Amino acid sequence: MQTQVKSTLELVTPPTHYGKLILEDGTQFEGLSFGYEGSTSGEIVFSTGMVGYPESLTDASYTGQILVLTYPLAGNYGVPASNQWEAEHIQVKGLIVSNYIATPSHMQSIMSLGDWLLQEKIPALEIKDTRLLTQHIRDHGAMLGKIVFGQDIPFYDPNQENLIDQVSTQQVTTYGQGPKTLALIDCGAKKNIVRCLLKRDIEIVVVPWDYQLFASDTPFHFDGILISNGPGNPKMATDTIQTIRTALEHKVPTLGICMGNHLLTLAAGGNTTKMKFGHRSQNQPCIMKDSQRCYITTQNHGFVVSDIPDGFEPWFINANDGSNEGIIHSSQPFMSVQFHPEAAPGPVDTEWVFDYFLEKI
Ligand SMILES: NC(=O)CC[C@H](N)C(=O)O
Repeated sequence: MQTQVKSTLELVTPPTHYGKLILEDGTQFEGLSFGYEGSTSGEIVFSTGMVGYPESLTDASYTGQILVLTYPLAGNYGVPASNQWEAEHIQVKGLIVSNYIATPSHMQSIMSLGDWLLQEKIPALEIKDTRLLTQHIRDHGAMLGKIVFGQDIPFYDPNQENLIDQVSTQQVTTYGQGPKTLALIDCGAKKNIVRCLLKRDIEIVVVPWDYQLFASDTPFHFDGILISNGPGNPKMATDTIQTIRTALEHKVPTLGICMGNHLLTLAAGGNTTKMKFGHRSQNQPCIMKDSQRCYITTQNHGFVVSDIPDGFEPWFINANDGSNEGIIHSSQPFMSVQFHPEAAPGPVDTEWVFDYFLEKI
């Protein structure tokens, strides 16, 4: 245990509060709390990214999940102001790290990671052996987990619920201006999607996941559709799938990002399945079809396209495991990517996907 030296040279031992991380298969880890001391449960997932905990914690695609960071230091650069977050609040249900750094140093930091977690009532444990935990999830596959302080609580499986309905906006909001209008279906959209679009001379109308874009009284015209990222099982978003089906019939240019990749696939007659343990990091290599180009991408997904719909072909393939990383129609302007062209966190190498799509509108 660390001790702090007061100016009087009196040695003070900080208070210690331990919690337990308990996995569905009975595996347990004990850890020192550095967030809110309340029990929580969800699906346990790991990210091998080296940076970007403020962006990841506020990514709505993590809704219902307890996030394990494999990079061994967390908290050392603090927390920036909310205009750099991907949602208004932390979205993960809990956080597990190896070493929590309570003394942040960064010019943009406004508070420590621990204070932020406390403020937002998110439990967090420092378990030290995140390597063993991650190897366990990789070997045994995705599983449920819970962080417990004192009294035990039941496991909770977020993939049985329509999480998109919980995180999508409830209203229609317009951003930016330009000669064309893009309807952005918000399934839990990271804020950096709108920030990227605002740089590109286009009007953006953000709508809820179940908005009837093709109703006879839709009060605005749109030239293209972007389907955002989002949490949980894509098959729960039946209303969005129906809207995309209509968009394809009307030949409206459509781009999907992550969850949007799954929903475009399902709307077009393909299929998605759950991966053994998903891709979450900022260094996933994706090879573009008909090229030797390999892009280093940001990812956060547990489901994957397992059947490419008719008329589409694979656009990108993951160079690590050969899984699909996007689809593109062979003659129509319909396309989607499994990775995040908006990055946040991570490399901006694939931001060109927005330009490529907007040229088709
Ligand atoms: N980032 C996302 O859009 C994630 C999509 C989906 N919830 C998955 O885990 O695969």
